[in-house]
Amino acid sequence: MEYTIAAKNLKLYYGESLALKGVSLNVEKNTVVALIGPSGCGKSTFLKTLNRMNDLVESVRIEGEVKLDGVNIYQPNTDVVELRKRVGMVFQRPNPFPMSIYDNIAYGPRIHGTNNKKVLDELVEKSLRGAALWDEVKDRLNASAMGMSGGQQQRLCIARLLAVEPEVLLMDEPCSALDPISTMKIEELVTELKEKYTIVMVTHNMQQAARVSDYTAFFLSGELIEHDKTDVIFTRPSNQKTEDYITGRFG
Ligand SMILES: Nc1ncnc2c1ncn2[C@@H]1O[C@H](COP(=O)(O)OP(=O)(O)OP(=O)(O)O)[C@@H](O)[C@H]1O
Repeated sequence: MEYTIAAKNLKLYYGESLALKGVSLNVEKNTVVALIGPSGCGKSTFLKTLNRMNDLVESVRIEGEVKLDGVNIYQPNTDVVELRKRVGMVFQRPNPFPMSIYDNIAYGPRIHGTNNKKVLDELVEKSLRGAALWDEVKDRLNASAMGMSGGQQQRLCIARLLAVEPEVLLMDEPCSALDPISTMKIEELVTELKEKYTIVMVTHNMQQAARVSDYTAFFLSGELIEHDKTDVIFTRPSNQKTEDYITGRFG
């Protein structure tokens, strides 16, 4: 089977410090994988290796490989802009651009060369529908995105990714700044989005991992300790460390 993402023996150094100690993880197409583990174990670092966001950090050195649809994204001729279009990312705090709702969504397509108004209008609607936001904002597309609620802003950030037609969505604790209702909406959205996209999500919330993910990967001190179907991880993990973590014995 060819996986959408296949990380193999991935090591990442921040200067002298080894933050990922040879992580191998395969992700199937149209699944949601949750990355769990205590603070500082390397979840965000690993997530960011999947679209080379760590390239932006000075002192980072990476060994091993990450294949996207069978092609190593760390090979020298990789077009990183194109990669980040295929593998989009949302962050803990929603970060809409200080412009209108419409322009937030149209921004990416415009950069990638789409300027036709009709095409953009369609893309904006499709992306907002895809992020379950259209009905809430369709009458105020020209209003500033900064006036939206936090939960709406996070869905706008997801819509912004969808507008450039990605394959993979990376989410770094996307609900950590949101109230329970907005969190539930994002969780429902994630479940809908996996029909079309492959999703890797960092979460500190184990109930959330259990609710939305198909697979769960447990990280500890830069190592991937265990990766399995989510119900297996939460009911009968094979590794004692996983069991200790999910039962709250540490972390
Ligand atoms: N830019 C950086 N420069 C140096 N060290 C870093 C940098 N970013 C992360 N680290 C270190 O790498 C290790 C892994 O951090 P990372 O943020 O990936 O963990 P995490 O599991 O996502 O944590 P959290 O759940 O708290 O977000 C930590 O020891 C952290 O201090």
